[in-house]
Parts: sequence; C-alpha cells; structure tokens
Amino acid sequence: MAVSDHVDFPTFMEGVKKRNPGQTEFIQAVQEVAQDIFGFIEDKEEYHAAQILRRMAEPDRVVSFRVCWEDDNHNIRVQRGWRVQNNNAIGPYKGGIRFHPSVTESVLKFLAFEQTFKNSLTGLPMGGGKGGANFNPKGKSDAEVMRFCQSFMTELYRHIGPDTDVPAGDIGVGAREIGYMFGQYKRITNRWEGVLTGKGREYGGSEMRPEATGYGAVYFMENMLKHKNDAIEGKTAVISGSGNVATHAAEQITKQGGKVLTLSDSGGFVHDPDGFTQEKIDWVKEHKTHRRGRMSEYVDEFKGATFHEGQRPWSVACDLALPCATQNELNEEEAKALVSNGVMAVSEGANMPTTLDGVHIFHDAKIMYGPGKAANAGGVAVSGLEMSQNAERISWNHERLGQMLTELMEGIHDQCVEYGDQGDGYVDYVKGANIAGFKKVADAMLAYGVV
Ligand SMILES: NC(=O)C1=CN([C@@H]2O[C@H](COP(=O)(O)OP(=O)(O)OC[C@H]3O[C@@H](n4cnc5c(N)ncnc54)[C@H](O)[C@@H]3O)[C@@H](O)[C@H]2O)C=CC1
Ligand SMILES: O=C(O)CCC(=O)C(=O)O
Repeated sequence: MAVSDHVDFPTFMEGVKKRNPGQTEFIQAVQEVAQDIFGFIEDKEEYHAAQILRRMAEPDRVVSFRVCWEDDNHNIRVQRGWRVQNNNAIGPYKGGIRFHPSVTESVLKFLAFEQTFKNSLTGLPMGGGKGGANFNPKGKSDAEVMRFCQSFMTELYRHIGPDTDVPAGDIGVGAREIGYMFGQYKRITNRWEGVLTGKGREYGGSEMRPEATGYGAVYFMENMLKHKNDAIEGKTAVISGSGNVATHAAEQITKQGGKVLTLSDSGGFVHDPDGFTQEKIDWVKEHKTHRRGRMSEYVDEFKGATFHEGQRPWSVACDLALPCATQNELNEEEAKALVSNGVMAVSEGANMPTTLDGVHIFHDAKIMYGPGKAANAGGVAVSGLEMSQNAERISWNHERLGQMLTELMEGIHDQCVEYGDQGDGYVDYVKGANIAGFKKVADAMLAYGVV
C-alpha cells in the first residue's frame, strides 16, 4: 500500500467542515474524537495510509425520505425521515430512532458517528447507525402517532433487517412507537424477526432493556468512583431530563443510597431538596409516559419542591451530575458552575450533552468525566443481547440480564482506563473511550482492504 501524506489534525478538520457545510453537531462530534485519535495514530502508518478516520467520518450511506400522514382533522402532513448507516465493519448497523422537531441530518450523522464508537466499546458485534424524523409526538393522539409510525416504516423497512440494520428507540420513540413500527414491519414483510430492539416483553423484547441506559450510566459512575475508592452512597446528584434515561438513572442512584435533587424537561427543572424517592420517580414515569404531562406539575403533587421555568439544573450544588436529556445541554458556564460548587463526577446518560468548551472545563478541573459514548452504552448493549435472544428464540431472565449489564459496564470502564490513564492518577475517560472504540473498528476495516 502506498505511503500517504500525513494529514495533520487541523487539515483533517478543515476537510470535514468543507464536506459537511453547516452540520455543526456532526463537526463537533468528529472533532471531539479526532483530536484523540490523531495522537494515537501518530506513529501508526497503516491507519494513515488506509485513511481510516476519514472513512469513519463519511457515513456508508444516508437515506432520506418523505413521510406523509393524515392527522385527526384529515389534514395531510409531510415530514422528513432519515436513516444514517455510518459503519458496519464489526456488525449490522445498530442505533436508535429519534422523533423530535430538532432532528436534522447533522444531528443524526453525529449520533450515528458516536454510535459506531459506543457499540464497539460494548464488545458486541454491532456497527453504528441512527435514524429519525422531524416529527413532534408531543400533543399528538395515539392514532396520529400510529399513522406516522406506519408511514415511516413503510419506507424504512426496505433499508433494515436483522443482519443489516437494527433500529431501536431514542428521544420521542418509546415502547408505543416501537410497537407501531414493529407491527408495520411484520405486516409488510410477513416476517417476525428481531429487526427492532426495545420491543414489548410480550413480543420479543428483552428484560432490562428499559432500565439499561439509565442504570448503566449510574454503574459507569459507580465504577469511576470505585476506581478512586469511593461510592455513590451518601452523595447528592443533579439529573437533567425526565424520560427513559433520566428516570432510570434517578432510580439507580436512589437504590445505591444517593439523593437525587433535580429532574427536568424542556420547560424547566424541578428542585426537590428532600430528594426524589422511588414513589416520586414512579409518579414522574407515569406522568411523562402515560399522562404525557409536564415537569412543572410535579410541584402541585409534592410539597417542598420548586420549579425553575426555562432553566437548566446545573447551578444546583451537588456531588454528582448526570445530563440525561439531549445534546449540548451543558455549556462552558454551566460546567464552571458545577466545578465551583464541588462536583466530583459527571456521567453522561445523553449523547454529547456537554459542549466542547464544557468538556475542557471538566478536563482542566480533573474531575471524573464519563462521556456518553461510554457511560450510556448500557442501553445498546442490552439491545445487542435482545438481538441474540431473538436469533436464538429464547429469553433470559431479569437477574441474568442485570448481571450481564453490570459486567458490560465494568468492561467498558476498564477499557477507558486502559487507554485513558494519564499515569498521574487522572483518567481521561474521553480519550480512553475514543481510542478503545476506534481501534476495534479500524482493525476490522484494515482487514477488509479498500472497501
Ligand atoms: N433510550 C435509550 O436507550 C438511549 C438514549 N440515549 C440518549 O439519552 C437522551 C435521552 O433519551 P431518552 O430518555 O431515551 O428520551 P425520552 O424521549 O424518553 O426523554 C427525553 C427527555 O429529554 C427532555 N428534553 C428533550 N429536549 C430537551 C431540551 N431541549 N431541554 C431539556 N430537556 C429536553 C424531554 O423532556 C425528556 O425528559 C438522548 O440524548 C438520547 O440520545 C442514549 C443511549 C440510549
Ligand atoms: O438500543 C439501541 O440500539 C439504540 C441505543 C441508542 O440509540 C444510543 O445508544 O444512543
């Protein structure tokens, strides 16, 4: 193979910006990974010569399609759907589907890129993908959501399959939406196969999948603390979001003897100084998932709590922080506030919730900082186990899956330490996750030659 010119990091990023104009989230995600990978491959000519990072930052394909549906008033609505298939070097494309008005091609490309590294870290055979639509399920009836999901799957089904691409849930896509989409896939193809994960338990879903991302993010936090001979018990935690990831993270912090002080939604955050008990968390789950209500209503139900309209929770003093809502929800100023209030550790349940400037603040302060691609990998890991169970036509019990999740998160933590230990007692978990995730995918790509 010819020896290539070594492109340096700034030149590489110039190219990424030029080829992806205006795709700020995608550029941000690539930059965060590339700065570590350039250090790692500096003396490794084979990765340069084969243009591995350049190829990883160019999705295998981006499918975009029209999603047409009829609302309850018989108006015809038109939305745009996408599936980004980023990389399948180590297994079928795998990653969630997001329904939210903020969805763009840039957002889905960043998520599919991140997913490639995350899935590699799990050690399971899964490539990276992500999909979604700029559809807002908020305020829609069940019948409207069903018609949208059916229309979305009527196009998506031809691009996916149990050995090709296996989507799952993400923001705005939970058990209800997965049910409607799986039903439509089965109806069109006349095949019952494990083409989606996060399914209901009655029809092939896995035990522990609903809990896996939030619990996993707390297990990652637990592992970071354990590495420093510390524990969650007795610590206060600030959590953003109030969806699947946030409520399960809150539940697991509480189970381990921590005190959760906040939860939030796009309207603002609730501060409950008495802590979110299991009873309160169950109320939030029911309120958000079934009544589809707002967090502001929490203070009518539980006295002593306050609602902070239009604000995010990072100014509340805490030992632990878990951003579990969405991308770029924790900026430089907010990171500074957390650090000056004495935060010890951050574990990201959401994907890329901290801006690049915010990440620098955490690094400079040398606090324990677990990036999403490592800390929230428990969800996709249990999805991988759902695929295995579906393929074997078996189902494992809650206890067994709980044990497997615990071990998977410990394994991910240990890989981060292996590649991120700075030798002075500080572990750069971002660097560790980026390099460990990169290496497996890169080596598989090298094995395939130029494809
Ligand atoms: N569901 C899963 O298994 C996984 C989810 N994630 C990530 O976790 C995050 C949350 O996802 P889920 O809990 O599944 O979604 P969800 O739809 O269950 O909940 C999303 C939560 O984020 C809040 N939110 C959305 N936009 C917001 C904004 N602009 N400001 C403040 N809050 C906002 C919503 O109110 C809601 O509480 C996302 O970043 C997602 O990509 C990561 C790994 C797996
Ligand atoms: O379970 C899955 O396949 C998707 C999980 C996901 O979208 C994520 O890890 O961000």
